[in-house]
Amino acid sequence: MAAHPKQQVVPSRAAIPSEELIQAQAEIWCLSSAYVKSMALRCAVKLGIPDAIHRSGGAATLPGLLAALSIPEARQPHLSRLMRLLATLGIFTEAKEGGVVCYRLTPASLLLVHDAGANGGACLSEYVASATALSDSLMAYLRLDEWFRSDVSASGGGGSPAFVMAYGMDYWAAAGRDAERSASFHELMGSDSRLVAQVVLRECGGEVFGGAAAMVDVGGGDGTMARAVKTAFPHVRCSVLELPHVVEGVRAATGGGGDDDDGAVEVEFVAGDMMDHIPAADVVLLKVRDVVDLVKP
Ligand SMILES: C[S@@+](CC[C@H](N)C(=O)[O-])C[C@H]1O[C@@H](n2cnc3c(N)ncnc32)[C@H](O)[C@@H]1O
Repeated sequence: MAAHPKQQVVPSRAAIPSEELIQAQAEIWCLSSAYVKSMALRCAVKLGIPDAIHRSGGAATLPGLLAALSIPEARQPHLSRLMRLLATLGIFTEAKEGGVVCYRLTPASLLLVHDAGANGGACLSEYVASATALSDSLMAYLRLDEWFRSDVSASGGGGSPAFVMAYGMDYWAAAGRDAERSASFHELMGSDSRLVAQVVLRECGGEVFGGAAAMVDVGGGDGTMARAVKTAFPHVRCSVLELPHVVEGVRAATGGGGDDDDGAVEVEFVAGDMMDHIPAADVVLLKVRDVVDLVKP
């Protein structure tokens, strides 16, 4: 005989202590307004706050920031609110030093500084400030519920599901039809790759690449990772497997075979689909955000 499911007790608000109810209300407000955090970060980048703090030696007071950013008087009282929010998010630190509030960079905001000497060229500001990346995500995620209600096969196959729902094609197909979108995406990913390359080479460079003769970066974008590996380990033959439109874009930008424009760092570009073929190599690198999305059902 089938067991009866346990009788469910429907939770009632009346049974929840007032303190918990108010806490729950705050959590809902925080979650539904969470975009304020990313907009505040974007605003700080667009105002140039990380660069301004960096230029003033890694620490700045509020009057110092107001002067450096040329904020009009009418808006000045609001900057401290923005800075306080970002300090609570760990983007800056806020502390009284010698009786005045002082803001300092954290490891997170150091990655938003444009000075290559400060962060080895791994500046993520363009990604944070990119209107295209923002509107692509917004357009897609605003309709996530619709995607759940829809038949995925009817809405276009692989790729980020929410993007497919909004645009009727996956991101890579959209990028293939729009050279500007594709170039801007790869520029943004390139800055991210500069950071990841530093960490990968520092943490496991010799162990992985020291004894390797060939490496292929699968879905390797504009070749930033491959070039970093080649620079650190010149004996490794480095290639990048990418979709044909990406390889075409790189070739057009470099005016040739896709190798570095000064010819010093030679990286071979192979046009193809990773689902069909991956060139043989001792090391296969896969730095993609959404491996699951890449794999077609
Ligand atoms: C998130 S991006 C990462 C790019 C690069 N690895 C980086 O981190 O800067 C994913 C890359 O995979 C490529 N890609 C997507 N589907 C692919 C496929 N089927 N075959 C080869 N490359 C693909 C895209 O063109 C894109 O450049």
